[in-house]
Amino acid sequence: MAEIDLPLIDVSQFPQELEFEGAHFQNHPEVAKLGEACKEWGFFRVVNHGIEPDLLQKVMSVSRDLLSMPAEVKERVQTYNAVQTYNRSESFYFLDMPNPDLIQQISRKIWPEDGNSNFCLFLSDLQTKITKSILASLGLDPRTFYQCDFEKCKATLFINKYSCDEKCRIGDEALASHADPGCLTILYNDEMEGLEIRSKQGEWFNVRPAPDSFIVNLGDSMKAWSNGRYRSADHRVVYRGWMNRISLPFFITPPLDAQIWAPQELVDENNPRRYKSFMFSQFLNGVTNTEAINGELPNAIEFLAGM
Ligand SMILES: O=C(O)CCC(=O)C(=O)O
Ligand SMILES: [Fe+2]
Repeated sequence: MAEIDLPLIDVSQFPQELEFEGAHFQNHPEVAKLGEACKEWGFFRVVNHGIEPDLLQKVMSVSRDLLSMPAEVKERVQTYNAVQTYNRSESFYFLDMPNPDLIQQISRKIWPEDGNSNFCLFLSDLQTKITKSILASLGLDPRTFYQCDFEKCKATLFINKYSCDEKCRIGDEALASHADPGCLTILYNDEMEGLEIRSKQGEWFNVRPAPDSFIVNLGDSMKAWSNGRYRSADHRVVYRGWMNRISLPFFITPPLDAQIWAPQELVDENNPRRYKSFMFSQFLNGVTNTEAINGELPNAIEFLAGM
């Protein structure tokens, strides 16, 4: 299996004014690098993100604690009862995560002695920075377009645990190939290998783990919003000989009633409009109603465009 070091994006290099001023940052070296990564891979790794390694370790240990708690405690902290999709072993879902009251409420239920860690608030700020930089890389005014189409996005933190017993074989899929439906996913995981992503040419690459960094990938909504300029790459998790693997994706998704429609600025003679306008909930229904074919979910956006 070919290995890949994802393109590295140094968040501390993004121009600070980018968050506040108009659209003149497309040629800034780090912004341009980000645009290239979104176009080629739809995946990149962020470093110098400002979240302390100690906090990351704490979040990981707290997640392990949560996973080992009795079922009744787990039920109490669940904020959202999603259907178990794919074949991951166990997942927790915390919806509306940048909400400070909710963070406190959940953390008090699980760790009454030990305050909350602000992890989701940090992730939420990081998300804003990355999304605005993506908008800048498309040559758009980050402030205006963020306010218009991204500010109302929802965030959901998942805690995923993949387990493997003696029946597992190396190379088995622990999470089937899929593209994320939302805008952006910020993923933190332990150092177990297993995440694979599909290149433009259709070849699978094993993503080499790197401590203290986050993997970011664009979802189908961002692909559609960018009028197909940026990728939403298929990815999957395969067993690589571990007993357990823990990952924490922070999903940024449009509100269910959001209408996804690429801005006119991204449509021209060379880039004709590729997708019809659609409501995010309608798109999600398309995804969930779609039967897996040969163990793979069809690229949901292409499916929708054909409707
Ligand atoms: O566990 C991982 O590394 C990836 C998780 C993922 O792709 C997902 O939950 O959508
Ligand atoms: Fe995913």
